[in-house]
Amino acid sequence: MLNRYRENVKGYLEAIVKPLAKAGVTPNTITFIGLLISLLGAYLFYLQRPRLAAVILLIGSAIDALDGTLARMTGKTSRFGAFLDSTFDRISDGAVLFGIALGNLADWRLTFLTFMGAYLVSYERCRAELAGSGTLAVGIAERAERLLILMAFSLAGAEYVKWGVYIVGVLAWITVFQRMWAAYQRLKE
Ligand SMILES: CC(C)CCC[C@@H](C)CCC[C@@H](C)CCC[C@@H](C)CCOC[C@@H](COP(=O)(O)OP(=O)(O)OC[C@H]1O[C@@H](n2ccc(N)nc2=O)[C@H](O)[C@@H]1O)OCC[C@H](C)CCC[C@H](C)CCC[C@H](C)CCCC(C)C
Ligand SMILES: O=P([O-])([O-])O[C@@H]1[C@@H](O)[C@H](O)[C@@H](O)[C@H](O)[C@@H]1O
Ligand SMILES: [Mg+2]
Ligand SMILES: [Mg+2]
Repeated sequence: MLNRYRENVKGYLEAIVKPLAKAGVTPNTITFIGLLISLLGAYLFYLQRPRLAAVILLIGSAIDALDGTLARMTGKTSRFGAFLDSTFDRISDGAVLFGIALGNLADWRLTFLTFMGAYLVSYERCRAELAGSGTLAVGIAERAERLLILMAFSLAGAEYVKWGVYIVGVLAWITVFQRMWAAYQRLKE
């Protein structure tokens, strides 16, 4: 859903990446830096610092928007870069939930179910697109929505993080079935 606002932030993102492009920074370098920052956010959840974690995670997520912007602006988009971007998103998503569980900010069993739902949403899109569905960026809890909900509840304080995890879990599983239906509609023989 939020991806429809991509155009609205494009100008801001391009203004940020312009000096990076001039400095010759590569998109993959930005992708790697974004992952490192997101992993720092995950570690801050483990340390039970959810407010700081949310801010760091927002910066890491914003940087996830910068790598593709830089790639497109400089004509340096690549198949491996696309692979790296998506793969690092999974590592970041898993690390954040792992940090939350290890930091006892939410029940680890319910956090695992949220983890499963989030990964399934992304896997379904990848597998359906491989099968020829066309872009399957559908559902109420794509990655941007999941991250923003988690950040919002984390900013509210440690005792609210679990509600963010559980709400993201429910919405992610709804998205799992939305994407399953969309894939069926598009792929049925
Ligand atoms: C350094 C920072 C401090 C700069 C800050 C800038 C911000 C102020 C600007 C706005 C922030 C916003 C964009 C980030 C928030 C969104 C985030 C929570 C959700 C994650 O969004 C992901 C992001 C990028 O998605 P992708 O990685 O899939 O897309 P791209 O990277 O663009 O393209 C991939 C594509 O590129 C090629 N490629 C990539 C890498 C590489 N190495 N090589 C390559 O070739 C290849 O082709 C790949 O396939 O999505 C961005 C759009 C987003 C969905 C828009 C959301 C708008 C939202 C309403 C903004 C609200 C944010 C607000 C500040 C929230 C505050 C409150 C909160 C804390 C509760
Ligand atoms: O929204 P979602 O499908 O859960 O997750 C998305 C992946 O499916 C996609 O491969 C990737 O490029 C996006 O950055 C995002 O990670
Ligand atoms: Mg990106
Ligand atoms: Mg990404």
